[in-house]
Amino acid sequence: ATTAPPSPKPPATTKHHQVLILGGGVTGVIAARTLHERGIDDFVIVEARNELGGRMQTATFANRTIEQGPNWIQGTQEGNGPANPIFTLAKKHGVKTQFNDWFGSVSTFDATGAVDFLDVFDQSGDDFDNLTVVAGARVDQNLVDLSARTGYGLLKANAKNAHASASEYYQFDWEYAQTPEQSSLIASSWGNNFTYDTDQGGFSDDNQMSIDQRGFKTLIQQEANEFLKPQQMLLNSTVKSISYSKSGVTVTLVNGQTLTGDYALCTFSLGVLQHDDVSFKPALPDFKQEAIQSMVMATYTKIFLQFPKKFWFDTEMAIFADSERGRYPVWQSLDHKNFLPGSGILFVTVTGDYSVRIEALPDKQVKEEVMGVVRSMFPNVTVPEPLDFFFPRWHSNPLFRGSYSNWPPAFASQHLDNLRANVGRLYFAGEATSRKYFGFLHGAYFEGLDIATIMANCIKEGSCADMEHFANINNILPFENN
Ligand SMILES: Cc1cc2nc3c(=O)[nH]c(=O)nc-3n(C[C@H](O)[C@H](O)[C@H](O)COP(=O)(O)OP(=O)(O)OC[C@H]3O[C@@H](n4cnc5c(N)ncnc54)[C@H](O)[C@@H]3O)c2cc1C
Repeated sequence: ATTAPPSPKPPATTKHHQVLILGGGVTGVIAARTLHERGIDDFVIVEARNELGGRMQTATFANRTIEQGPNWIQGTQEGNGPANPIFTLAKKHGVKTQFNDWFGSVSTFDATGAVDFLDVFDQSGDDFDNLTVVAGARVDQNLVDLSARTGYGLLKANAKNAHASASEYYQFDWEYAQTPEQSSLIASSWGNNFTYDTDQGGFSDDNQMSIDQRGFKTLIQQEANEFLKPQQMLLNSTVKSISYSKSGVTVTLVNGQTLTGDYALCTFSLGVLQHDDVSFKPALPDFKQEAIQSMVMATYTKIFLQFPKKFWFDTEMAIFADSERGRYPVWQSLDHKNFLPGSGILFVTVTGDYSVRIEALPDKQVKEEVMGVVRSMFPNVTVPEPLDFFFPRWHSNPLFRGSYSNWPPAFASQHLDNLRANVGRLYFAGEATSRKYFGFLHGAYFEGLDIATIMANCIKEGSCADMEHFANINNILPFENN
């Protein structure tokens, strides 16, 4: 018998850098800029896709550029108050945005067609505000977190019919991409206030929608163009494994190439970390794994329809109240004088478990369901078949595994510290590690800035203490231990 000679391994090329930045979304780009500003230029951004921007992704639909991912600058700036840094970047790079009147330009529908329940909708806005007050009082009194549903219950504000449920959904799930049952009362309220409430350090209560036909991503790609050199960027490069220690980090790509770094910053989404799409050697410590598996990667899905011409509502937004909560509830007209007039584009958003449900269905079935809803919203219109139909599948995408993080009731403050903490020379940052702004673009921005600053202080000044973490998180017990 003959034995085949050992097959020659592909030539292993190893490149060394001071810092490896893993992922080229907002976090990675802002981290790179921060290092550059501190005089550290021996870094490389390793990114699986063929462009920077991460979740800031466009598609061409109905001959227009539409946003598959983030679309809004949430909270802008009031007077000389603090500015959302995404707003600042949008202005700097001339990204075209438009105020989107989420609460003042809304039509309401149910299965019988157009029905005015704006009074119920307004009440749901007051209920949400009251929820944040209840949450703030709990913080002041050092009381445990609860679910947002419990908060609504304590306020006697639980929705009692389809109109109220759809209105509550619009106030809550449409933002957090999960239900009040699944969400922390305190973190949801804080998340809202730190962004939107100027009394709490927030930016403003405005939402500016990008309608720039170069794409919303232009703001981060142009920013990168200002300082990033071609050799500092490795696109089309998917990371397979990360080995880390107290002396350095080695990264192996799926093509077999290895990269070494004195330090590395992992900015992959929480979903990617949860899903073991990338392996860590040694396995991440228990405190880190518990934190990763305890925060939630939620999903938010925009479903786009193109029609020959507009036949729908003249407001910017519409709510559809189905008997099933969360079934095709939030509608937006892009064929509107403020957005993309003449485009024939209407889109509907679903979130959370409903997003996961439709991702598992063929497009055709989802389209039929959505068209059933459109026809029930407009019983007196002969609704034509859409010319085109599209929705992205964020939950199944191995580079994201969802849309953005949401803070569940069982996630403690120390879990956030643990999610954020370094392990040896490997650091972590992303929207999910932001205590104040998780889920948002500006959360990604601030984390890129803050963690890269910690790394730069370590590299430049030798101040390299481990970030705070908790080996065990105790005393949030359902049972007394006696
Ligand atoms: C549908 C949707 C709607 C949203 N709406 C808004 C909004 O309106 N306003 C708002 O402020 N925020 C919104 N967000 C959230 C916002 O997009 C995120 O907070 C932000 O983009 C996260 O940036 P990041 O750099 O932390 O992560 P990412 O953008 O996920 O960057 C991580 C990068 O790592 C890469 N990567 C992953 N795995 C690997 C691998 N194995 N090897 C190499 N590279 C890898 C990815 O390709 C990605 O480029 C939305 C997100 C989605 C998906």
